[in-house]
Amino acid sequence: MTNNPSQPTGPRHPLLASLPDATPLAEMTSEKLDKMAVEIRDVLCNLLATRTAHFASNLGVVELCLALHAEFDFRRDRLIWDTGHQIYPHKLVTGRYSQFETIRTRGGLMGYPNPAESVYDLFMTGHAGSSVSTAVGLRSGDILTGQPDRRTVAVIGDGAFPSGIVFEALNNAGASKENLTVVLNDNKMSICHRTGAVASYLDRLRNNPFYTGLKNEVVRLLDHVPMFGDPAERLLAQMKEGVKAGLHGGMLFEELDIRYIGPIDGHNIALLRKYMKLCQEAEGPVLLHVVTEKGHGYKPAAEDPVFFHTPPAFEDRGGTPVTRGSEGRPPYTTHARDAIGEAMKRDDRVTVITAAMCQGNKLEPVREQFPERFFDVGICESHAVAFAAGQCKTGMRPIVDIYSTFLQRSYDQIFQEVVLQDLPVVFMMDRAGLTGPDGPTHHGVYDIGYMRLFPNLVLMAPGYAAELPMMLDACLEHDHPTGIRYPKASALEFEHTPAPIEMGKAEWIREGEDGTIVAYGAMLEQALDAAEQLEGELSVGVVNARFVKPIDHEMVAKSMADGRFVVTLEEGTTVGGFGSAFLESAADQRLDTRQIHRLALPDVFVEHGDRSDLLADASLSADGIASTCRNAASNVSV
Ligand SMILES: Cc1ncc(C[n+]2csc(CCOP(=O)(O)OP(=O)(O)O)c2C)c(N)n1
Ligand SMILES: CC(=O)[C@@H](O)[C@H](O)COP(=O)(O)O
Ligand SMILES: [Mg+2]
Repeated sequence: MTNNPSQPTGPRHPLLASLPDATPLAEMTSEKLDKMAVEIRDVLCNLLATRTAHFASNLGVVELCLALHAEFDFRRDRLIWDTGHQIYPHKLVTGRYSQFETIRTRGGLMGYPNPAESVYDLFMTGHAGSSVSTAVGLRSGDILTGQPDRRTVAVIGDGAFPSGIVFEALNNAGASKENLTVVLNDNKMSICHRTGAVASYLDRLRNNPFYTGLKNEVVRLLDHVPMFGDPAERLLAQMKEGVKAGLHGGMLFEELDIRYIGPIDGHNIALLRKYMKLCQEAEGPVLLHVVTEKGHGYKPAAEDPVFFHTPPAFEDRGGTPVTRGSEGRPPYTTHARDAIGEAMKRDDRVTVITAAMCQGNKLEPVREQFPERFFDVGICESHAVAFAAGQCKTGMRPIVDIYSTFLQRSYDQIFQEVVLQDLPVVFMMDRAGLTGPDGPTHHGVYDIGYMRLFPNLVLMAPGYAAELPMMLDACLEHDHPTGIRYPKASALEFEHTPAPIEMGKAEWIREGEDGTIVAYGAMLEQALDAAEQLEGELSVGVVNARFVKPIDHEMVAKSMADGRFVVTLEEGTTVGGFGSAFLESAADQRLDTRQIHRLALPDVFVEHGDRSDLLADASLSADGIASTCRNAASNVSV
């Protein structure tokens, strides 16, 4: 299989092209579905020649997806793909083949399930772990509304499976005794290698004789062990029951009244179909353990599923993937990672905690260098934060390195375990801003609002690369909770001597007579460009706000002095964000808030697309800022 974007996709995929939706799959033989699997993988490889997208996870679920759609009718039955990053084969067989080349581009298909696209997609998701809960809820609702014939399936990966919410859902499902199929897609991988005790448990299940084919042999041997007799025989009998239960595997689930089936080969469509039927016949909740290979069908991806989770666009040259070199300034993530590494080198109280995002946060070198102070707790953000609080209480200085959008999962732990205790946990909020093609599930645009509510917490954002390590050092010296936000973007590097970080103090970059642009975080780059663009027309100052909590009240007053207009900038929602904090400060100081113009993301869910296009839509480009300044200047002078 190669990926050559110049070839038209249509004629190459006759089976996919002929599908109006998934209904014809029910009538197809497993051999025909095997042929469709080849087409699907070809489409996936073609896509990756053009853009970054989720790849290895999708390659791994092709057969599972086809078997599910062949045995269920998900126009009525309910299907939830946990997280949703492995939704591509599902999109291809549910009437979206002809639009597929638009995926993850502006106005095109989303890279995640989207109910606006298809009746086959029930929830717009992108965060891991909720599928079993929503499935239990769907089942309950279908019964309450008199539709018990609608069957419900949740497909969840082994990476997402250890999330606390999954066990909350299983707790509920086992007690409810309602019919439900949970397919555990076990490919031994999260984005990185999976971690934790559940991972080890799944490893043991894979070694189960049922899967290795030895089961019948062992059961036959056990049947020759006597059940009754003297105490020694009784002990033996107890062991026999234990061993037999172990043979079935899945005792963890069986004890919760959830029938465990598997593990079975997740790349064998005929076998999968057989087990899907079995699940449909079962009474009560069933967990079907399916073993797949992440990256299946494209050797380089199967060999390196971490890189191929979301690889950059690549061209396949005779089985060798060749990516285009990405040159340019390093992203904030790299600076953050380096700063974390330096801090850990200097101070052995410093630890770093990730909730399964080691690769995204580029933490691999830190993991190698400080294995005993690096903690990947799995996709368990609320645990990550409470765990950090616990470490902190002992005198350690944990850094929670986390995507802004995923931090939302731990809101109550931020409140109760960290800020209420006034513990000096450092939150490094990566992807704080627009995440581009991932879209609304992943844009980290709420953290300013949801974090600045809390007392004790100091919140900051670097405007340029050199500032990030300075900020981290300041956080680690501060004996209270702190947070630093930065976007998925290359960090500004410019000729400038940074002012020392002083808690709650902004940095003035340039003075201006007519107005002031006050940028919170990475928007400083656009602010400087806009001010330069306006030179000769308007004299505009630029402030690097640095802090939203506490906001620099003196800076607020100074930026508005003598009737200057102010334009505030932030890569976050307009509701409750930096501009709001600025307005509050100005109002509290009885300043004329009519001078203030806020540029922020609108109060809608921003779609997926290129970050710079999406920013421009909100006037958060140099052009947009400059024209806002012109309008502001004309208002001020009226
Ligand atoms: C709450 C949350 N945290 C982190 C992520 C980032 N993330 C996306 S996919 C993934 C790995 C999921 O592993 P698994 O469920 O096994 O699926 P696989 O990629 O192996 O198919 C992670 C950590 C997320 N989407 N949601
Ligand atoms: C599905 C998911 O949540 C991740 O795979 C995410 O898309 C990664 O985002 P980055 O590519 O920004 O690391
Ligand atoms: Mg997995």
